[in-house]
Amino acid sequence: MSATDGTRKIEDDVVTDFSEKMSYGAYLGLDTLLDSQHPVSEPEHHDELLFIIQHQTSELWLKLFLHEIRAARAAIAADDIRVAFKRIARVKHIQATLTEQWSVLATLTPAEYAEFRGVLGNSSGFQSYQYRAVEFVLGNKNAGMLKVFESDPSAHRLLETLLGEPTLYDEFWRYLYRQGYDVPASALERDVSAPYVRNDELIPLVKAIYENVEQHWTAYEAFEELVDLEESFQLWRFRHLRTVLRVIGMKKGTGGSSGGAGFLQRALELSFFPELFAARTEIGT
Ligand code: HEM
Ligand SMILES: N[C@@H](CC(=O)c1ccccc1NC=O)C(=O)O
Repeated sequence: MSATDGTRKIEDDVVTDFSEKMSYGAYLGLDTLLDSQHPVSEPEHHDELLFIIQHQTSELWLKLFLHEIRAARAAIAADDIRVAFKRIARVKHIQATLTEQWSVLATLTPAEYAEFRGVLGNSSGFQSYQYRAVEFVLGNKNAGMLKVFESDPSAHRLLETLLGEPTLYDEFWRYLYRQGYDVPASALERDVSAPYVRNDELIPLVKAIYENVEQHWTAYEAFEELVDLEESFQLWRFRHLRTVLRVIGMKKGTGGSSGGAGFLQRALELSFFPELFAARTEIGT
């Protein structure tokens, strides 16, 4: 009962026999999950476990990110904007977690990483299909990325499907159109499998909404949710770039790209929702 002996009493009702009942570990599949870390360095490098777990936890969060962002897109398509807002709220917290998580990996010194980097061969985060899937749903479509997944049919199928589907942003413009907004046909009829390019015809509409929020609270809120999403995504990209620079400097990536020297730097120039930012230049003018 008391904590004076340094223990907490295990109450009589606490269930302890799991021979016939579903336990914590069984429900969560911990036997598989915790048996999925296989360092390849020999002798095993102390820090390879960190490297593996950092990526595995990122992939788990990416799985939820994709689940939620696809659900948000479906909600917008069904005119359920409030449900979409709720889904996006969760996504933003996932993004914050993913971004903060870089601090753990940043404790890896350049020399430690160099000691086992060789065993990674040509594997690279560039080959993360879940990351690519999230990018596709958010609008950074790039058919060329599918080539990397030719030897992984289910990943390839998923990306092919997402490539051909409207993005979150495409669905958003369609929603605004259904709500009676004057959305130009060019935004409603674009080839959804093509990379998104800024459509200047949208800017007057975005500007009008931002300048008259009192009449357009829902549209305004949706814009701001998207701006938050993009900003959070850029923070993740930025911290990836900074971690890469900190750990491997300007070395070429194991995936074959120029790495932090150019390839990852250029990712920061990509925008999912360019008109939402471009309109800001025009506001008040
Ligand atoms: C020491 C740690 C890391 C280093 C040195 C590193 C380095 C790199 C490099 C150089 C690239 C460019 C592709 C290439 O040529 O390989 C890349 C891409 C990528 N990495 Fe990492 N990375 C690290 C950790 C991570 C982690 C923890 C994740 C989490 C999933 C991750 C996800 C990605 C993704 C998704 C890409 C593709 C980015 C894009 O297409 O814009 N990386 N990484
Ligand atoms: N591209 C990294 C290697 C790397 O980080 C990596 C290797 C295997 C699995 C995931 C990785 N993470 C991100 O790219 C490098 O060039 O060192």
